[in-house]
Amino acid sequence: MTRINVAVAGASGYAGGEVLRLLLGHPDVTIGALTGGSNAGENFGRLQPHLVPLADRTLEATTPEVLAGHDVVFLGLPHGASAEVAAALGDDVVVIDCGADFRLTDPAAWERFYGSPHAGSWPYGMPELAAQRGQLRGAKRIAVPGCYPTVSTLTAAPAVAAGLVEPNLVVVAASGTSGAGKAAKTNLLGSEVMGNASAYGVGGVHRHTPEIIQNLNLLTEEKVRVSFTPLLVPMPRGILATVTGKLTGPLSTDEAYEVYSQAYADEPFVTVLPQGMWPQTKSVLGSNSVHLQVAVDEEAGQLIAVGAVDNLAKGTGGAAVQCMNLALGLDESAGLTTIGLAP
Ligand SMILES: NC(=O)C1=CN([C@@H]2O[C@H](COP(=O)(O)OP(=O)(O)OC[C@H]3O[C@@H](n4cnc5c(N)ncnc54)[C@H](OP(=O)(O)O)[C@@H]3O)[C@@H](O)[C@H]2O)C=CC1
Ligand SMILES: CC(=O)N[C@@H](CCC(=O)OP(=O)(O)O)C(=O)O
Repeated sequence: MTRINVAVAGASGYAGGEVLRLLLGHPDVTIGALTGGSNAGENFGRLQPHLVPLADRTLEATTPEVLAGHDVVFLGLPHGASAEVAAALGDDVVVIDCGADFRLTDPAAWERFYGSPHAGSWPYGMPELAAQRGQLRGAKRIAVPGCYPTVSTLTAAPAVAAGLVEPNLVVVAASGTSGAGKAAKTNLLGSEVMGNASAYGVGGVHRHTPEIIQNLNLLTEEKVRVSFTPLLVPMPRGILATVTGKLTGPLSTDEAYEVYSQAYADEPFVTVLPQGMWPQTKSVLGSNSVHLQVAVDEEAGQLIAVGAVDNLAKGTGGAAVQCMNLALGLDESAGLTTIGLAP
């Protein structure tokens, strides 16, 4: 088969680096241009030392000319930068955006949470959600989900779709620091993060809230409400999310478990763990998997589901590669693993 020539914009960042780590193990891909912003002109090996086969490359500027001539272009750029770059790429090129620019379908929700004009929406890169897989096959433009929306949506989806809970959910999710990107920020200094856990974006203001709601609204006729609270915890990668919802009727843990197991029985990257085992981030690090478990708290009348994901893998780079595979008609799992890195 002809090899697929791929460029990565934002190659010096965390998302771009993870896309490249996975593409280096992909059987059908040749890696073309690597572009960035402030580090353009730097030796790539110094920017991403773990990507040894690319050590002799140079990071180039992100321009239409440099990105031209590739079959697939991944964008790992800050919010707001993708639209302009994508507009300069031909309709025949597959563009896979790891940023948020094209995720939301509602312009009002975009403007409220991102404070800029809405660029539009593209097919949403979560094959496991509703009819998304069909829309991703052959797609030329794909918006990869955010990391919190990935784990929150997949953790909540079976309960919402089956009407096990009222459509009024509480999501609390703890993320590692790579979720915030590689650019220097004071609150991400080692001395601020080590030995510390903190909440941020509390009170319905985090920009992933409308994305989670948009996803879950695909699964029920009722209007979904989500109260989302993110936490920053001292680990480089991973998110652990808990989703809590009020039961709509009598339900046992066994019955809830059966609903979750059935919902994901055919999904290669979603594992409902054996009953009694609870997700932990270290089991999914480096893998494209989401691990899930569910329980019913009968006294409190609540269903609690817990999910773990690697924010850089299934939460971004892995999902992006999975989407590329679908768009190009390749094996959906090519270049991806379900085996985590532990301890
Ligand atoms: N980190 C994560 O867990 C996740 C990230 N994402 C999304 O992926 C995207 C990238 O995030 P992340 O990798 O974490 O961020 P980083 O800060 O780690 O990387 C940003 C990248 O974009 C480049 N860049 C910055 N500004 C410009 C510009 N004006 N023009 C061209 N290139 C530019 C940087 O280049 P240089 O080094 O040269 O400055 C760098 O390569 C974001 O949209 C983010 O929301 C999505 C899900 C999860
Ligand atoms: C820990 C941390 O700061 N996380 C980021 C989420 C990053 C991400 O996945 O989402 P986007 O692709 O939408 O940027 C945050 O809370 O903004």
